[in-house]
Amino acid sequence: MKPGMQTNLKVEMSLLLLRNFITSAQVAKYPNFFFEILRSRRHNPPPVVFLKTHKTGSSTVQNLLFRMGEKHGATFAFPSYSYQFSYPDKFEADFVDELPEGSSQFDILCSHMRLNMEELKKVMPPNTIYITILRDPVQTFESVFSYYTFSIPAFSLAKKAAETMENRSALSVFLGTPESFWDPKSPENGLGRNPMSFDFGLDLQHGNMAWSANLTALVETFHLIMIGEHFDESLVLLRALLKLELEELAYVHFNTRSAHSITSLDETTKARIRTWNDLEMELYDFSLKLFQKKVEEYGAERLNRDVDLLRASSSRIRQKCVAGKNVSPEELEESVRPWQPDSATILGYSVQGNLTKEEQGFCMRLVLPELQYHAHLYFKQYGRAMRPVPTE
Ligand SMILES: Nc1ncnc2c1ncn2[C@@H]1O[C@H](COP(=O)(O)OS(=O)(=O)O)[C@@H](OP(=O)(O)O)[C@H]1O
Repeated sequence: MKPGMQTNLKVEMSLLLLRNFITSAQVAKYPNFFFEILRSRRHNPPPVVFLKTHKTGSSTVQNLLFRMGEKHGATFAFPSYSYQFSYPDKFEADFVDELPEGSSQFDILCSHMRLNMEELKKVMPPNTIYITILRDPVQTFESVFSYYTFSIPAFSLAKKAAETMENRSALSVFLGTPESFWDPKSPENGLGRNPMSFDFGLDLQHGNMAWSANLTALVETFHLIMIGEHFDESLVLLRALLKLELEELAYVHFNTRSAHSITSLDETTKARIRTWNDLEMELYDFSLKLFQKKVEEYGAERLNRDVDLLRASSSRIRQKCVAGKNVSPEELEESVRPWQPDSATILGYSVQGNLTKEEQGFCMRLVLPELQYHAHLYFKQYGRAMRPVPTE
């Protein structure tokens, strides 16, 4: 689990904050050449909330928003403590750090939270654009299980049980009898079932008759729900919404796992994941239909053309910036090494060596993992390091 989610990670968190403070100084020494050019050409995008759902490709979108915000001198609504808004508690306006001196409003909020739309609206201006991303629930759940095996109690129990059995993965043991590992009252189990719906703040009680109505109303309050399986198409729609330049959509895939951390899924396992995450299927299917409607409105042919342009531009920028493919953490400097859970290996990127200092500023930000970039922007905005979650 990422730091900040659980109190027993607080010591680790303090060390990490210290390290990221150093990272921040490293990043700050590179001027942001491309950003300066673009800044002079462009008007500011509207305020944005990005509901950062877990294991959906959300860090890739967040990195893009971080770069966009930094370029435009946006004011970020950051959590008062750590990288997340008191997750897994439902979002409250009080979780947001103070408005920095000289700012009249918050422009971007994109740190992990459990959604509470009413409270969010207290923090953000009325013309805010609300976006999020969803991914196929089967792939999402497999990724959540792998990343959070040791921090979601229901998954850890299944892992322990699997150690006593031959040739059984923890995932298959869990899915065999999920209810036997599952305590619905434990908030730490929140992401262990219907994780995207949990992030949406939906009431996950089965038999809750208001589920569909709540879901429909909530989904329709978003200006765009991106779809992981149509990532580039989603970015084109995002570009139209936020009036972004093509170059601003360049990205690398964040938080990809090494091959040995991925469990391949047979049809029985996929069916079991769908059954366990049944509410999630409804959320995804409904959102996918809305997405397809937006594609039609945009024009399918026009979208395909723009996706081609985006891919060409993104690939050109990646070639310029990134040294080869994504690699395992031991090959990376600390400043660009992603957070590693105990249960999976998360890959990352190094920046090319033959760049000018200005280009390095741009390229470094393109590959900067969530925790490092979050700490850097926080430091830039407040002139102090991020605070760890207080101990009771
Ligand atoms: N552009 C793009 N398109 C499709 N998929 C992508 C993309 N970027 C990241 N990913 C995959 O998303 C998974 C990581 O999701 P998150 O960044 O949301 O994780 S986290 O909750 O912030 O830890 C992780 O999936 P898994 O490898 O299955 O775990 C990434 O590989």
